Amino acid sequence: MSAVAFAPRVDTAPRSALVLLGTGVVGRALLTLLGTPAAASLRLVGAANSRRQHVLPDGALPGDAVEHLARSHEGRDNGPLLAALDAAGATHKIVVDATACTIEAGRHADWLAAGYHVVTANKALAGGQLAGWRALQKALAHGAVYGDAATVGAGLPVLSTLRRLRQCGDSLLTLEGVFSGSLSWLFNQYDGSRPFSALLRDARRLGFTEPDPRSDLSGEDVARKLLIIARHAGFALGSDEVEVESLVPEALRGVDTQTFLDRLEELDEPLRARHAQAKANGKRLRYLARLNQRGRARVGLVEVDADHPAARLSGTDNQFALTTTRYHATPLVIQGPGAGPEITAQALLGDILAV
Ligand SMILES: NC(=O)C1=CN([C@@H]2O[C@H](COP(=O)(O)OP(=O)(O)OC[C@H]3O[C@@H](n4cnc5c(N)ncnc54)[C@H](OP(=O)(O)O)[C@@H]3O)[C@@H](O)[C@H]2O)C=CC1
Ligand SMILES: N[C@@H](CC=O)C(=O)O
Repeated sequence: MSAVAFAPRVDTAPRSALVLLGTGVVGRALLTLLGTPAAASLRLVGAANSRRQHVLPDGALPGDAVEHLARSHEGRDNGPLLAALDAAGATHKIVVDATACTIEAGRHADWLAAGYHVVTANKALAGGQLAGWRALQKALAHGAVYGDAATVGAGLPVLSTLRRLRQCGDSLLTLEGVFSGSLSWLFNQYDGSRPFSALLRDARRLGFTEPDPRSDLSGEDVARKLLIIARHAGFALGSDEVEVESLVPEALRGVDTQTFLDRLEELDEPLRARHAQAKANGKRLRYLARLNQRGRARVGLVEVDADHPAARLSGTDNQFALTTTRYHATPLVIQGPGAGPEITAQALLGDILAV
């Protein structure tokens, strides 16, 4: 692993002050990037996980935040973190959400309305209930910035491209592709030789899955990304308007996360059978998302031909094929790695610096 160059300490008022919610795989990767020269204009003033938080002393290094947090006795309350942002004297105050928590996502609109910028990897607001999306749009009228690049394609330039096309008067007609890094990785690898559950354990260890991998396997995470893109494109789709195929067996849907992880082998037989059927048909399995021109949305497992664009992906590749009024003969395709702590953290850092 290469050495990380730490940014020089900044003793004057920083251009941007940040608090970080979530110190899991993405949050920790961001803390590493905050210690590099690219982040020299930023000051981290506080950090939190689900159980505790800590307002960092002046001059604390981002890389030490997890240790400060581990020693902290402060329970969770966003008040002191926001107060630390106010006290930093920075030009910009930024809340970074690297959790998957629906409750924190539900606060984004209030923070924006109060003048805090929000940079998020958490998709639960923009990709959740339509009312939440509408509250977000209303809050954005106050002028604060919502950095959302990490919510789709782990930072691939999907939302920025869509905004640019719309600014030019172009409109999205249809959307199709592979929107999950973990499901892409799983089905790119799965050939029946290793149990699906073993591959899933690897995907989790590599930081590709959601905190509860059922969010990926149920299609919920893919549906959220589809909703985020569709809503950016002007389709006012409710979360109940996406047809979702879940790969989680009925018996594993209601159990707690640890029980699910203990019983992963129950995924193996149904997926082995689906794979064998696809193979007998000369096809490959891919988990696809589709939105048609009438706004009909579906995410699910599809048998595709070997020459289908999704059959030629590798690793955690995502693929977004956008057909628009001006890209209509062939779609505009955005493709590349779509999960992983480092690229997701970089998407967050890019949005922070863009503020
Ligand atoms: N992994 C990836 O490749 C990508 C992830 N994302 C998104 O990034 C987010 C984080 O994912 P990831 O890092 O993998 O998940 P992890 O499970 O590794 O980390 C989640 C972190 O959030 C913390 N947390 C949960 N609730 C709260 C809360 N209310 N306040 C403060 N912290 C809280 C957890 O605390 P504790 O440690 O106490 O459990 C944990 O530190 C998710 O929304 C995910 O969808 C987006 C793109 C790609
Ligand atoms: N769990 C997600 C991570 C990125 O959003 C995925 O697999 O795509």
